[in-house]
Amino acid sequence: MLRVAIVGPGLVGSGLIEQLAAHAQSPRFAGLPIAVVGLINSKKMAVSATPFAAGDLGDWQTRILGSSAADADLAQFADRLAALGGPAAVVDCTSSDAIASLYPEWLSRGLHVVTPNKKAFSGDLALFRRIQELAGAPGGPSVYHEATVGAGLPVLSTLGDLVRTGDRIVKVEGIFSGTLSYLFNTFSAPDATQTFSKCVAVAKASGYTEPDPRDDLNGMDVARKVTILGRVAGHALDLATLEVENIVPEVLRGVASADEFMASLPDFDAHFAQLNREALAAGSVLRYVGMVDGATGRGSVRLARYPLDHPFASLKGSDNIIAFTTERFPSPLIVQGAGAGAAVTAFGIFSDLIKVCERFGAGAA
Ligand SMILES: NC(=O)C1=CN([C@@H]2O[C@H](COP(=O)(O)OP(=O)(O)OC[C@H]3O[C@@H](n4cnc5c(N)ncnc54)[C@H](OP(=O)(O)O)[C@@H]3O)[C@@H](O)[C@H]2O)C=CC1
Ligand SMILES: N[C@@H](CC=O)C(=O)O
Repeated sequence: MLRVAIVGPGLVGSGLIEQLAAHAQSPRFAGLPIAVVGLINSKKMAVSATPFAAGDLGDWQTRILGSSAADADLAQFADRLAALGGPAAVVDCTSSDAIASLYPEWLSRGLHVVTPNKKAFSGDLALFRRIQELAGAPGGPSVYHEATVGAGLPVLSTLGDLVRTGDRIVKVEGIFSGTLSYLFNTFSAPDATQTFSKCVAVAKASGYTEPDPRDDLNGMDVARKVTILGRVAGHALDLATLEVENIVPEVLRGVASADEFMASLPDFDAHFAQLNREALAAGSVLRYVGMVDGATGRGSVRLARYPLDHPFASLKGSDNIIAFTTERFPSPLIVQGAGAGAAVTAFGIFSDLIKVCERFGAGAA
């Protein structure tokens, strides 16, 4: 039995709880050796020696993290989880740097880590290397973070398999942001009618954006994904030295809150409409792309124009498209599909948890 403790039951974390609870109740999947035993948000926490019942998970806000739950304390949370004994995984569903910096400690205590949080894998290189070292020890705990790139799409597992089997990566290029994909697929099309700010509002309401949509529009979310891809391909990419095109209007970069930013964005609709008109006049559309050069290990993140017959131009909704050009795949291996949203991201995390179970043979309770 793999005991699972979820840090950050927000949009994605709640989606995961829902999927795990539905799974536990389904006779089709009887015997899945995964049980949720811990939950913590920024205010409250609970760790239980026996798995939370599916009914309690369905109303975790009141039944598990209600007013009688203990105050949140991450150190105690990890202590209590480790004290339960047996295989256990912490699932970090926050976007916190501070929580990402705790992974080495958790791994050192034998706790597996599964996460959609990009910070540990795209930030400080020393932290990334320490995590790989701890997770690489034979028989030791593992780290899975498939959902950090492409949400539930098999992007990192595909790249990892290509690298491990000795293929030579020439280039990984694509549209890696569900938010920016949705924005430009909707806003930059010959028959489009939506304003740019309206598209951003819909992307936010649909759960595609980061908690602050500026983290998508400033290119940093894509830059983090490019850094992760580069590192998984074996290069020491550094987020700080990546070329990143920030499309947040300069005067809105410093405004205090995401709400204030959203309220002011319509003032810049004319600017984005002009960029779009220029692209369309040249027979192309705007797309926000990331790229890792497999030979040099350099990456780039930019707003580019693509002709209407290019595969990137015909993308729909929040789909991501990732093209791996390698020695074996000179005509690229392409992964495409929904790249953001609670359900697909939770699926990516859930399938990583199943990999942990398979790898460590976590049998029935
Ligand atoms: N949305 C998507 O499509 C995708 C998201 N991701 C990643 O998934 C992660 C989660 O995103 P999302 O669900 O949208 O984020 P949310 O903002 O909805 O949820 C974040 C959660 O983290 C909790 N939290 C924040 N700080 C702490 C802390 N110090 N201790 C404990 N809990 C804390 C929050 O608690 P509280 O509610 O109490 O503040 C909240 O429950 C992010 O890293 C994101 O980049 C990855 C792929 C796709
Ligand atoms: N905000 C991100 C969420 C997933 O990583 C995106 O839009 O792709």
